[in-house]
Amino acid sequence: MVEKICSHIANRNGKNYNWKLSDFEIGAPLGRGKFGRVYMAREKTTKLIVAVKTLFKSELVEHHMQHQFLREVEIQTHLKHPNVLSLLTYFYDQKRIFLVLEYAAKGEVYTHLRSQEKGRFPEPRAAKYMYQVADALEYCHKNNVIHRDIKPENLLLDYHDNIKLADFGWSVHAPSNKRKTVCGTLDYLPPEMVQGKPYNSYVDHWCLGVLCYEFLVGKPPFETESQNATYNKIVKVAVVYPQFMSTPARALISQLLRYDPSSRIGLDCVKEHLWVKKNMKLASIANGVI
Ligand SMILES: Nc1ncnc2c1ncn2[C@@H]1O[C@H](COP(=O)(O)OP(=O)(O)OP(=O)(O)O)[C@@H](O)[C@H]1O
Repeated sequence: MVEKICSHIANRNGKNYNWKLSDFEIGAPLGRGKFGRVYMAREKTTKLIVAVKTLFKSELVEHHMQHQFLREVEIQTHLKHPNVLSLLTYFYDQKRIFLVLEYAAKGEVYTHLRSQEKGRFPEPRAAKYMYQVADALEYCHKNNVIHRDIKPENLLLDYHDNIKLADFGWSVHAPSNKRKTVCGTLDYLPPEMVQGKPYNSYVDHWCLGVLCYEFLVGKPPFETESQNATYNKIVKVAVVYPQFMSTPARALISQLLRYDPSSRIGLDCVKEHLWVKKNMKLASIANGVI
């Protein structure tokens, strides 16, 4: 399905087809972000479902977001991976910009996590997501893109419960130079970023550790009432593992949450990690149940 719509759109893009709103039937709203609304839509020729995000040019300009937005579009257009949300095409009229995105039927991982009875995922489900996020990030890093804003709100799920990494609003092309900008949610920020030091793609490895912890515990490891206290916990890497978390899961998280960026384990090692492999198997056995 996705391949069909991708190739149809890519084919027209290749022919410099000028997409317009009337090429789509616009359906139910899917959500609302800071700058736009997202609707379910159907491409009229193929009848396939996509998501259309509409943004007002004036709002982007008013908030000085046009450069960040263009970067997001530029980055996402070039990334093609099964666990990265595809930006299929875009077009605009006088007032609005329309992004045509791959449709993620099950919405945000965040919503699923919060709706769990205990507020956390069983280990097989967490491991499956960890594998897919690690795979998506490995691909991004190979293409010199650092995501910098990994969190459950930015992970969408398709109909088959597969991760679609979204929201490249904070991501950067990182050809060689290390950058020094603080952004993202404090809970997920690595020590080098909260301390305003230069950083590299290993920031995403740290976020993956925070993500795994939040999947398994229901809240991020450095969460506190105050920003100051969170800062202190982050720079001390003060992680408390609850009793119910298995030893191999702790091992994986502690290998990602390292103060020294270069001592965080590689994304290939995350995918090959014993805990991930064992639980991926369990997840596939329970396919459709979890
Ligand atoms: N491709 C998609 N498929 C299905 N639902 C989507 C898709 N893209 C976005 N949504 C839904 O629409 C909501 C708004 O998305 P949007 O990207 O505008 O904002 P956001 O990323 O949540 O917030 P922000 O504007 O702060 O980055 C999302 O929370 C999600 O639930």
